[in-house]
Amino acid sequence: MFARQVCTKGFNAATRFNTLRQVRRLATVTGSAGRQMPQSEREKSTPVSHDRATFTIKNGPIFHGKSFGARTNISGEAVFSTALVGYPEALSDPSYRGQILVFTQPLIGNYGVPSDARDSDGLLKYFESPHLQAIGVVVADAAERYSHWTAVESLGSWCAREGVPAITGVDTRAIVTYLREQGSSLARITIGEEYDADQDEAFVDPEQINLVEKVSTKAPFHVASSNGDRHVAVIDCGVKENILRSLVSRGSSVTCFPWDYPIHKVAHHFDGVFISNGPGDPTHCQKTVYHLRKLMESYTGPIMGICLGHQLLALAAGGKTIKLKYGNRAHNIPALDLTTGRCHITSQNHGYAVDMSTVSSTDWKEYFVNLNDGSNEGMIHTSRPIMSTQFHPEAKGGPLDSSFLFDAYLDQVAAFKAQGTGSDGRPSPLLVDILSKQRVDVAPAHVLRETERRAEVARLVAA
Ligand SMILES: NC(=O)CC[C@H](N)C(=O)O
Repeated sequence: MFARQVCTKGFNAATRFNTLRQVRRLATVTGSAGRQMPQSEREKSTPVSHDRATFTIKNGPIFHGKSFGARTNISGEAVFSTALVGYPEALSDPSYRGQILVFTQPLIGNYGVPSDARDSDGLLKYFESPHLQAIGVVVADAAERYSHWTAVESLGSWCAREGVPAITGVDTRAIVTYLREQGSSLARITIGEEYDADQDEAFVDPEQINLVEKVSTKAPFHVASSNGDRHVAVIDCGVKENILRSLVSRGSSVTCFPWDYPIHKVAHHFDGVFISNGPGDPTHCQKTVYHLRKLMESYTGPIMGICLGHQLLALAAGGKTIKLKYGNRAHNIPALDLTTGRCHITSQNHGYAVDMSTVSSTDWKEYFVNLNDGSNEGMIHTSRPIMSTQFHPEAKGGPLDSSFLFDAYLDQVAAFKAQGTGSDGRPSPLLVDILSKQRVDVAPAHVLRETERRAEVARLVAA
């Protein structure tokens, strides 16, 4: 069970850090559709391109290097990760949709890319989703040769197969210095001919797009647990396989619902509700926020959220989110547990954060706080089994310091079920049989871009 009182004696970290160092501005959504991808861009699987390549930051510096992925031009938000390991997991994490990922670790690709093997529960063993989700990859020194017992191909061949451009031979220290000083920026990767500065208008801004609806399952799917009889409903905003694995391996079957499913209408069939991670600005998910508000009014079972799930719970609780200057993407970020005074090293990938001062302090307490920049890392309800974290307890590759949160959540799920208030046993065999076992109709990023491009061409032709 979670401690109900926040113990502040001995640490006043929250007050010490009450001015968030990274904060740039309140997250707002202006406009709706965002800019269309320019038609000149080619979005499809290609052979690995070794052409010259250019990485251009909007209103910023231009970096010349060499392509090692798809022969495709893209644009999006450039963000950086300081993680040393886990590039297959990071690049397949749906939360990176719309983003160009710059690695500060200079040598990337040296252990290749693993297969899409699934474990005994049907979950991907080595990836966070079936496809490469980041829209572009930037590294200092891409390893052409790789070696690992799980590897089946090189990073370059995976990128090319998935239609994702990748650039190597650029000074990632200079890029990251720029992004830290200016904040996450729009950027583009151009393969082949020199980037045309006149196209300055042609930067896609993922902040303007509801990316969650692109990565969320289109119909419910079910993953059965072989070692337990609990049953949790997951709101899939782009759920990572390791979140599902963390629930299923601890004895809870999961039924995942689309992001906009009215979860409050079905929650009484479940022993708990879980809200997943996901890409983009949380304020695009007003439907989820509305359903969560209704859920918290009517459902007394345990609720847990991670990352985007945390932000959506905070919005449903009446709070606000802010955009951080450059976000937190790493596997070694210290988060202080305000209930115990213990510091946990956590894995993170987010550009937005909850402004805890906007969340009702009678109902909610700050649970964790970031010891680097003072940003909020979680919240816990003062009287009900509801809690959420900004960091990722399911982290892969590591660290697993905070995996105890899944144990705590599933203890609450078991307690709720034992009271007879949760579901009445294992999911019905009929349900298990008729539902898909994997996410439904979630197209890879490059296929969606191609579909959108064709629709735009058709629209222009018809006009
Ligand atoms: N990993 C996530 O769920 C990210 C949440 C949100 N898209 C953010 O960037 O803050």
